[in-house]
Amino acid sequence: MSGKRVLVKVCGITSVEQSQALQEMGVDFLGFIFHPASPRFALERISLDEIASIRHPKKIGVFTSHSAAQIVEIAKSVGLWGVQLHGAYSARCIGEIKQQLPLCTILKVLSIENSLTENQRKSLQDPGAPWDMLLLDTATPTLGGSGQSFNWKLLEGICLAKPFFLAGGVSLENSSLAQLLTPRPYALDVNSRFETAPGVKDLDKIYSLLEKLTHGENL
Ligand SMILES: O=C(O)c1ccccc1NCC(=O)[C@H](O)[C@H](O)COP(=O)(O)O
Repeated sequence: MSGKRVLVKVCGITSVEQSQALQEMGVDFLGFIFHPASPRFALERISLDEIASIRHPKKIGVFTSHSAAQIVEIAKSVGLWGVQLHGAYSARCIGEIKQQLPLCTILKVLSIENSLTENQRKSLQDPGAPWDMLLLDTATPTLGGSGQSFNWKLLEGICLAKPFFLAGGVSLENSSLAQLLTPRPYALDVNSRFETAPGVKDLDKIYSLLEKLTHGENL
């Protein structure tokens, strides 16, 4: 295979230098985690001003328990392209965010266990849902960054209403399979499988991923 690859989000970035290197490599989305309990909590290592200084056009903020007002404030101050919402964000809260950030892409996270719940099935197939895209991740007590994949076969035969990011244990080894899934992911979200330590990305490995997704296995 050679040509257009699936889009790639690198999540859990904690440095300006790594952001710049990833941008130069052609990474499509940069993820900054605003969950204080995460070992990749962005504000532990860089400031809002520094995140604002990163010129990448598609920065995504990851939120777990902030209010709509706090999310809007952070999104405006650092210039987020998207907000990724983990946990129980209501349709009303998402509506509030959308009203104040009409140009911002809202990604609703579905945390998937061993099977899909009835609500998750509905969310996957609902064209009228208030979010713009879904991010499908593995359910874990830490809410994300587990390095574990859910059973991707659960998605087979479901007609998804909106584009989705595939997250959870995406690695160099399973990435070719991931980009060819049906339904096809809009983007792959990579994180702990491409790190030398939490929040420190393995740039060589991410470069290999982009090469592999673009040119296939036979490099
Ligand atoms: O990565 C974290 O530490 C994290 C903590 C709390 C909420 C979300 C978090 N990450 C969000 C992501 O989008 C991750 O990229 C996603 O969970 C996949 O991570 P991994 O399984 O390590 O590839």
